[in-house]
Amino acid sequence: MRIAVEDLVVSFSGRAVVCGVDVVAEPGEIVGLVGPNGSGKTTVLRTIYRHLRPAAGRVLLDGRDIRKLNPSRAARHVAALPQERGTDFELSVREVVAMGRTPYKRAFSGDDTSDRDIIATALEQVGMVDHGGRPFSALSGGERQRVLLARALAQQPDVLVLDEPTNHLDMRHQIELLALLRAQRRTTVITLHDLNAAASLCDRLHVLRDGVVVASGAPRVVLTVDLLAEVFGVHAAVVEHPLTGDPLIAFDHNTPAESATIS
Ligand SMILES: Nc1ncnc2c1ncn2[C@@H]1O[C@H](COP(=O)(O)OP(=O)(O)OP(=O)(O)O)[C@@H](O)[C@H]1O
Repeated sequence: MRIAVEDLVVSFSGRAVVCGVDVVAEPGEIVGLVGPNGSGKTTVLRTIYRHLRPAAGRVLLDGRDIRKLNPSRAARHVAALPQERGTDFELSVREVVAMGRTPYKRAFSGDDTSDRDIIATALEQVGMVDHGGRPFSALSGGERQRVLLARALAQQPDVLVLDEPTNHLDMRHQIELLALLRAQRRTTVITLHDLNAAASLCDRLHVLRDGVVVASGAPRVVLTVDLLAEVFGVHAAVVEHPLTGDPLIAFDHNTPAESATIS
């Protein structure tokens, strides 16, 4: 499915924090939102998964305004991994993942064989298949993250909305998560602070600053030395990754951008 955010404005207490943002993810495309803290990335994602109501503009799912779909229909199409990840579920890992099947059920109906297979596959995909019986609240931050991703996958959505899914994950699990998302080839809108991960994963990036998209396009077009200095305030070189050929940002951890000479 195609998701289109059109001329989106979101305000809190009369202050617009997202101002006229357009984002399109074509079917199967992975689109990244990147930008400094507070630039509006999470706010755009929350509007896509209907947690926030836009002050203006709209979100279209295959041309239909997402706010006009009923909640369970919307949840069959769009699954989210939000940034605030509940830790207080008094549920087992398997029960948390089973919540992903809720949009497909009538009230009080249990899991059938197909649900159980889907839940097992989702746990397998995130490497948590041996942890199904553990209490969710007893997991580490990274393990919780993977279980909540499994819940989103169990929802079998057409569109995945992922807010910083690599947070808390060790390097191996970050790489596995990126590989899993690539293999899914679902329409995906994702925020990532790790610009190298974004460059490797995303087909297209939108760079936000102060609630406005200031650059859009393929990672190798967007992630320039000048943009990194101007928008992110960092001094860096952009080279070709020796193994993958992706753009690789080599950050200068010693020199803030404003005191560096940008060539
Ligand atoms: N519920 C809210 N009430 C008031 N202001 C909010 C609320 N949520 C977000 N904001 C403000 O909106 C702006 C954008 O926040 P948002 O979380 O979308 O940024 P972000 O780009 O995702 O940031 P980060 O990289 O830190 O996660 C910030 O100034 C933030 O303080």
